Amino acid sequence: MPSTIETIDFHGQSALRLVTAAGARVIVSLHGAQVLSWIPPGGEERLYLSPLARFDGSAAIRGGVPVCFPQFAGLGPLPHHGFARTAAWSVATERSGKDFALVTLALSDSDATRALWPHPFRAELGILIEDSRLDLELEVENTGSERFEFTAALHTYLAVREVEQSRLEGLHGYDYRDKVDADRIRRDSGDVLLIEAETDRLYQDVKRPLLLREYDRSLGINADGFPDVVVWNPWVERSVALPDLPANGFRHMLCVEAAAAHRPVHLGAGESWWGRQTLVAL
Ligand SMILES: O=P(O)(O)OC[C@H]1O[C@@H](O)[C@H](O)[C@@H](O)[C@@H]1O
Repeated sequence: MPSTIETIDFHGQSALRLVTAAGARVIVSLHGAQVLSWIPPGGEERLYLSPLARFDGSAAIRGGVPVCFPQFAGLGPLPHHGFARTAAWSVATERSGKDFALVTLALSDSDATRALWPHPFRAELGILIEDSRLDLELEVENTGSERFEFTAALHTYLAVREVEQSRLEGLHGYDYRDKVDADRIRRDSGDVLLIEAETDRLYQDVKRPLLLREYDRSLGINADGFPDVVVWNPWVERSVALPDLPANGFRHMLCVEAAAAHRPVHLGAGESWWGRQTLVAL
């Protein structure tokens, strides 16, 4: 059976479903260019999508891989995490072969984006599945005549069986800004990161691939172009403040985000930048 790409309705949103001959699957919504499901061959969902996520277009969808652009979190005057995650993207390319399926979604400036951020741009998100691997590549081009700067992230919600039993390896020795401790800069000194309380950290200039281990499965996480890693889990109290996350939702998710946030990316007229996050199911 060949790999396929088809348009589907997903909770009322127009989406694409990619399926490879080996049985890997992805669903990506055109609202926000948001990957909402990734199932590698073997049949286990690896992304967390909140059962209370809102799909009416009024807000970002809680889960999957929101695209944060042109602002990460509250690092500027724009809406939290920018406007890309709530914008309508369009399909730029679709390609599939025996072993892979690839789509590219695109977003350009419009009256609505220029009202918030007065810069001409074109952003593309490439989504590629091949074997047990998912590659997400964000490219941003400055199509105007003046320099601009931005911050960005692929805000990946990983599905975990029990977050307390998960171990994230690879961050040892890196500095991070700790949002749950008044933005203090700390150095990670443990061999593994265990999630045992609210966690909201921006690790800077991470050079190593990461490994998320659970009892019976692991996930390799790599980034190119994105220098930073954000690790976020809202834990018990913060979850209550999020109407689109169930009370026990925090237990089944861990955000490990590829980010360019510590230092903004600067783009001159005609220049472009790209960053990629790769997940490998092990
Ligand atoms: O609720 P939002 O806007 O999707 O943001 C979720 C979280 O996103 C993370 O990336 C931030 O580090 C957190 O501070 C934030 O709470």
